[in-house]
Amino acid sequence: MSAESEMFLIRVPASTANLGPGFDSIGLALGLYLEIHGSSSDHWEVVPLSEEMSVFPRDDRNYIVQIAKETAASYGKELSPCRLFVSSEIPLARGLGSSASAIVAGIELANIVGELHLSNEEKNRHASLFEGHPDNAGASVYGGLVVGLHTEERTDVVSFPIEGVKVIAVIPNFELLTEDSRNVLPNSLSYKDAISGSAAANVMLAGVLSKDWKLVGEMMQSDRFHQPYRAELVPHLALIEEVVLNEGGFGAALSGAGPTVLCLASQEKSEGLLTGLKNRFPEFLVKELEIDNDGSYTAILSEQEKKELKFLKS
Ligand SMILES: Nc1ncnc2c1ncn2[C@@H]1O[C@H](COP(=O)(O)OP(=O)(O)OP(=O)(O)O)[C@@H](O)[C@H]1O
Ligand SMILES: N[C@@H](CCO)C(=O)O
Repeated sequence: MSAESEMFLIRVPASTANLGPGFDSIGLALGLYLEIHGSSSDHWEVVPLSEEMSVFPRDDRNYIVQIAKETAASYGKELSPCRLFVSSEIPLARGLGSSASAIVAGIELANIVGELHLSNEEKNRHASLFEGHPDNAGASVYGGLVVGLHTEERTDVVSFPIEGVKVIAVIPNFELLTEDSRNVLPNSLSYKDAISGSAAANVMLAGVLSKDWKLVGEMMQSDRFHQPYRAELVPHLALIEEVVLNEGGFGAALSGAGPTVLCLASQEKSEGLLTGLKNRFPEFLVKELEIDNDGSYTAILSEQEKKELKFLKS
């Protein structure tokens, strides 16, 4: 990034991880966004533009800046300070990939300010190393549905655009930190459960590729890797599965580490399912979400686009 007065926009989608048996491997990007409007400054400053962002540090201790600095440093670069206006529609600690979106935003920040020219593969490798798994990170980078394997040595991800299915999220009014939700998982699994869970993930993916959403929904509810162990942390999951079944939806699964539950339905059944879930869980936020097939996005704004930014006028 060259000119002093230039302003850039970074936009990163939310994500839902696992879809049941795709634990730590499958993710889907969703139409809720973390946005950063940034420009050069004489010091690091993070200006929250949304309530959720006001809880985080407003200087270079902010996680996004930390990720950016660490990413740039891995290429031997030091980033010039920026003023960052940050807004996010992604609820925190709800299993919709808020931390992954912050990580990907930090990598995009390093990329544009440090002029790193990173490929999506390189962005996803860094993001997966920070996250520890490629599901949320890969979905936020690539968009669509991603299937990945992340090890110390390499990160492999394949992404597919997804059309023709409706997504409804049931977002509880309480937080569940990924760390707490991972702490209840077993250190090992029986051979039988591992084979069954792996096969369920394979059939689910085959269902996605053949657009057999009824099969996808059935496999979403055939997880062996994490949902059985997390059940007591998210007692609403079994109840939501019942409503989905009764309303003719395809299926439901814990969104990432929870507590959000992700439901899939056809166009025809989505309205009825939305109403049924809202009536059954009046204390939760129940909303239809778009699927994001584009992934993270960075652009330099034109002077006209800058002029239209209301927060710069206030
Ligand atoms: N938009 C953000 N800006 C700055 N830091 C963030 C942001 N989102 C997440 N973080 C950092 O990541 C940490 C974990 O994020 P969060 O509270 O969302 O929990 P989580 O378990 O990762 O939730 P999720 O299921 O949404 O990933 C936060 O404590 C904060 O340090
Ligand atoms: N696959 C991770 C996703 C965390 O967002 C988990 O379920 O813990």
